[in-house]
Amino acid sequence: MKSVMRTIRTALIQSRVGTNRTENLENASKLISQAKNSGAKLISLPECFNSPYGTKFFNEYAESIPNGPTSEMLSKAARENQVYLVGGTFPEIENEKFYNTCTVWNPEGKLVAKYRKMHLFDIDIPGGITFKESDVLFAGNELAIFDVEGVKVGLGICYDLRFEELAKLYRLKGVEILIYPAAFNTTTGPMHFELLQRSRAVDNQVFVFAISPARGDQGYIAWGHSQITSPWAKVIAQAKEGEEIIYGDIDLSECDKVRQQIPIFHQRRNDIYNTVEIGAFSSK
Ligand SMILES: NC(=O)CC(=O)C(=O)O
Repeated sequence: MKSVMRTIRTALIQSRVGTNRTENLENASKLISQAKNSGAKLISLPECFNSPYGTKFFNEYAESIPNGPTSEMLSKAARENQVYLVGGTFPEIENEKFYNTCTVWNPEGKLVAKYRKMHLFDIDIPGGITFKESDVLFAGNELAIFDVEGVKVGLGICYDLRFEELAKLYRLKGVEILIYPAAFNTTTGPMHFELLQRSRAVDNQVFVFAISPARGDQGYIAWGHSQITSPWAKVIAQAKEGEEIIYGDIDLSECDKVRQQIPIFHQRRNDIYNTVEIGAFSSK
């Protein structure tokens, strides 16, 4: 079968994040326009782009969705720039519970997907990093898929990148791009960030985008190194540590090619192992 070229210009915005929510939103809004002016149609922001990342901040910065300053900025920016906008993540409050949530907005400014971090970041590496999101946050239970001009895109957040079954579930639902807003840190980032993205890409024959905040110098230090990875597991673009926008002209026919040439999804032995049950699903 001949594959037809299907391209989308994408931008990953590795924005600087401070303690002032209004400044964070204004900065993100400016960078979204800049990405749009460089031709991007699908633009993504980082995890916790409107607040510092840390359990003590979730309560203070939490907003309801879609009625809050962050949702309003994202909706307006998507509409004014006529782009699909993956609004990184910000702390959400609903029924007195907090979530780490990603929202997606279409070129009309409409909310088309909402995803709550499913695997909470609870780790303890002595001499490295100890973090316990579950002290404050609740985990989401639903996948989220949205459509960009006929291409299915699935969402995860940061620690979710470590869970192959989640990525495989998306792949089995027809996803060709997986997007993870992801603030890795300076302990696990150098060991695992690139490796995990390339692993999810090659295992599932999908494009993988991961978007970090720029590296700060206080509190939780984000690793940076936002990255676009092809379904062949090639790194198409990678940021350094500071504020930066990286771009990729994504040719979706690469998914068709790798899936035809290395047909692992027809070769799986589900008579022997079946690690993924089709589970909860929501498009919004
Ligand atoms: N911050 C996260 O959710 C994940 C992370 O930093 C890691 O897995 O390491």
